[in-house]
Amino acid sequence: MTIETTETTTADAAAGRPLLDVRDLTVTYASGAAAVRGVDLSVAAGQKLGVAGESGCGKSTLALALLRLLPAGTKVTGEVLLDGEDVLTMKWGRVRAVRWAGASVVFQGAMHSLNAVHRIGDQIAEPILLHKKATPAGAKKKARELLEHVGLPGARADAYPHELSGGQRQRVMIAMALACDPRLIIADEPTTALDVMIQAQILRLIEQLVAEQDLGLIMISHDLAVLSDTCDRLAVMYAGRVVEEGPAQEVYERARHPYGKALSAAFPRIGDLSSRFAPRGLPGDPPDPSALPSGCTFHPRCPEAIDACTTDDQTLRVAGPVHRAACVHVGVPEPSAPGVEGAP
Ligand SMILES: Nc1ncnc2c1ncn2[C@@H]1O[C@H](COP(=O)(O)OP(=O)(O)OP(=O)(O)O)[C@@H](O)[C@H]1O
Repeated sequence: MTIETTETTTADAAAGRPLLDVRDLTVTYASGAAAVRGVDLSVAAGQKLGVAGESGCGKSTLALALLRLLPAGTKVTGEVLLDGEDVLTMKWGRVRAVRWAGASVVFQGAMHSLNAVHRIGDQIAEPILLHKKATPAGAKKKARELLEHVGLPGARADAYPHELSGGQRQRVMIAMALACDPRLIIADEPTTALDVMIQAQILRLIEQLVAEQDLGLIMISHDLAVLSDTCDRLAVMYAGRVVEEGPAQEVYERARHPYGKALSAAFPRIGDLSSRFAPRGLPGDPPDPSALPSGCTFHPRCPEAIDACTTDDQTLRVAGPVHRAACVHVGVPEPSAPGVEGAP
């Protein structure tokens, strides 16, 4: 099951392909933890895909797998087609080029990602020197321009990370991610450590940059409310699988998978004071990815579980025109899905 794209660049449209096309991605750590299992998704230029799920459901592993940033010994199968090229099989030299110029990552916690002993201008200039073959003066100039582009004075290039606030550091991370003009940005919990006001500013900045530069965006968060406010589409992950996907507002407001419903109820509605004070938690924890339950991996925690859930294959089923959910209670299986004929 692929998350449909709505927009493509001229080149992509001509080639009939999205910017990023992930097919059947499976990641198993050396420990045996099956952290990502059979994930399909796609992102077009100008499209913002949110990936939601509680801690441990495989979101960061998915992000790291897209750019082959996982530890040695991790088994990764499937395809990660970036502009039609499979990142998983390309040579390392090409992977290094793709990491900044094709797609770049904004990680959570900028203080840990920035080098404390180097000026931020030099840190932004580094990938430009490396990948753009710029002169040191040219790279420095571009670093200042990038800082201004993300709303910081160019003169802050001379500052060290500890001289900036958390929000300013996150802006630096975004400037750095943009340094080599990537086409796709992967933002892993980009606002988690920030207060609500600064979080909103950073989200608006990301939205503005995506629109201006026609970038593709994958934004990862546990917070469905934030994702639904920022993204066009949402994919909800549980125990390494996408269990629900569709238009962002629809998934947030009318989730069909019991896990999607629980995640949605766990966060207050933006602008809705009635639910603001009554978010509902979900009892229990996600399963250990080394010892997953049979059938639907959510069934041990699911308030709607029936006997069939212990053997269900978690096929995504039609929950709306462009909305899918992997639950036996939802609609009919995708006609193209293997082994689903005659399923409920
Ligand atoms: N290097 C690793 N070796 C073995 N298992 C790992 C490794 N990194 C993550 N895992 C396991 O893989 C599963 C998915 O972890 P991951 O960090 O991708 O989840 P997540 O949804 O991003 O969580 P969080 O929001 O807390 O970062 C977890 O069970 C985790 O313990």
